[in-house]
Amino acid sequence: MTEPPANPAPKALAEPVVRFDSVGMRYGRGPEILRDITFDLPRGSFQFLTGPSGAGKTTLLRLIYMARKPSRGLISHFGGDSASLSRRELPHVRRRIGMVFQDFRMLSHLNVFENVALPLRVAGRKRAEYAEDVAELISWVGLGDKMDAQPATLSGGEQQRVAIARAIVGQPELLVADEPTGNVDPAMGRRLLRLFTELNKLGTTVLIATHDITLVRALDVPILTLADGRLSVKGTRAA
Ligand SMILES: Nc1ncnc2c1ncn2[C@@H]1O[C@H](COP(=O)(O)OP(=O)(O)OP(=O)(O)O)[C@@H](O)[C@H]1O
Repeated sequence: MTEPPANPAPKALAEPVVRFDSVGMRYGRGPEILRDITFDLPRGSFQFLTGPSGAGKTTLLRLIYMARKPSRGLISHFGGDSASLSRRELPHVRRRIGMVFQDFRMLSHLNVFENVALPLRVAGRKRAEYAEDVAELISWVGLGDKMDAQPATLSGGEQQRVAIARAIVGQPELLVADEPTGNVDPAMGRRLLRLFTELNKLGTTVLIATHDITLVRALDVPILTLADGRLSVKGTRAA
């Protein structure tokens, strides 16, 4: 009889955070945007997603965030088949994912502090517990003097940083970001990348869709590339 491994990996740690199995996606009766996409996001990994404009990067991220359902194939999140999630279960699974949308999705009636703190409030945390950490994070992304500002008064780059802070404030298991440095200057881009790598060191799995080649070259991590509806993986920037 074969001996079991001395330290078997707990199932929850061994299974990928997200798994795509032969996934296809089309909008309505339109052409298939994604074709036979099969890949894993291993727990704790950091990967970039690149590809020409219109290749389907945002579509892929929407599927990961469960904002859309695939036209075919299977997607699992945290080891469970996503198609079988009930309407009640879906928000619970989504709360484990921090999402930075390309269009930011600020809540216009809340100020910067309240937008960033929202995931913690929704999770039932008390303001007194998180106020200091939230303020520190907002300062870290360079918006210390805008805590009370309404989203409509912010520039695109400032809104983007609020969206990033909101996505990471609860240390999600998975961070998915769509062009997170698209509206900021190079120095702020590097600062945000540091934020993502620090979060990754704390255990968050990170996937960043970007056109920013400087960003991609800054780290030696796998690069997923979408083209003609198909996904390919390059080992690292050196590959
Ligand atoms: N809601 C929608 N309904 C119909 N077609 C859509 C919808 N959203 C995206 N598409 C189409 O799907 C294709 C892929 O779009 P997607 O936004 O995923 O690409 P992308 O790689 O993120 O592009 P970009 O780099 O320009 O942001 C495009 O041809 C787009 O027109």
